[in-house]
Amino acid sequence: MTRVAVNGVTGQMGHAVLAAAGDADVVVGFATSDADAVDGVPVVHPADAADALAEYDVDAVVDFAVPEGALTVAEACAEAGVPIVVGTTGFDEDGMARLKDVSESVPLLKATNFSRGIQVLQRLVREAVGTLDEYDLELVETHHNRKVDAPSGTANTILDVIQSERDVEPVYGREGHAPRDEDEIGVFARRAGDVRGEHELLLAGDDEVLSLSHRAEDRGVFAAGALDAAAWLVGRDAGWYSFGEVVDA
Ligand SMILES: NC(=O)C1=CN([C@@H]2O[C@H](COP(=O)(O)OP(=O)(O)OC[C@H]3O[C@@H](n4cnc5c(N)ncnc54)[C@H](OP(=O)(O)O)[C@@H]3O)[C@@H](O)[C@H]2O)C=CC1
Ligand SMILES: O=C(O)C1=N[C@H](C(=O)O)C[C@H](O)C1
Repeated sequence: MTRVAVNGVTGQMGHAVLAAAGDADVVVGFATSDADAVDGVPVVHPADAADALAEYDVDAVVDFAVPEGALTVAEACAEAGVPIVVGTTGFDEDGMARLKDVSESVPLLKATNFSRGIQVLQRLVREAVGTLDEYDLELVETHHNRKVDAPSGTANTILDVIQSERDVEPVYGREGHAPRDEDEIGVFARRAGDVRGEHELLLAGDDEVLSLSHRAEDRGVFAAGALDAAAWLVGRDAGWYSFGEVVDA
């Protein structure tokens, strides 16, 4: 059994991780609000995370929070020598550099999407964009109306994959007189209802259209992937790991 701490335990993903974990797997949670416990799991302020990681004998942290909170807890993991799985999205350059520093001290696995389907989608995207190298590309993502970062972390990761194959310039939404440039990729973020997460890449030639898409139907898919990643990460050397390594294991 992996003794897990959940950062962002009071949030949507925090609840999904609690639901996906076995009864005794989650031993403590972190959040800034006043909650003493969530589903019987004690809640500690992120500022006290390093002490709590030792007190609750935590094997690995699973994080789904906000960038500043993720960084506080990741740095506590570095101090306490505990591996961390980072699911939070929306880090800026400085935040990414701080995560890299953490990975010098402890194993850190970061993914913008813990569904196995998205891992496969990324591989298909690389193949399709490399092969259909003249086709126009357009990327669309849809998420629930509470999501704060845009485009989604997953859309940014898909964009990174595309840009490793082709020199395209993202155009975020279009308005007014906006003729399409040959080397651009339109990127669109929709926010509505409780959509768990949809991503679609359109590749269009003059006479055909290929659409590669993925839809998450329940947050449990992300929670299960992150818990698998946590179990996989325990006992590894310090360093930066990816979810693809877990999927391929
Ligand atoms: N990689 C993946 O597969 C997935 C990633 N995500 C990402 O996970 C993140 C969380 O998503 P979601 O659960 O929907 O968001 P919510 O807004 O529902 O939850 C955010 C959580 O973060 C907590 N929080 C706020 N400030 C801090 C802080 N300083 N330190 C620690 N915790 C803090 C909040 O609790 P409180 O206010 O009590 O502190 C809350 O529990 C987002 O970045 C989202 O994009 C989501 C789904 C899948
Ligand atoms: O906030 C969400 O909900 C999600 N966020 C991740 C992202 O930004 O890509 C992953 C998933 O799509 C759900």
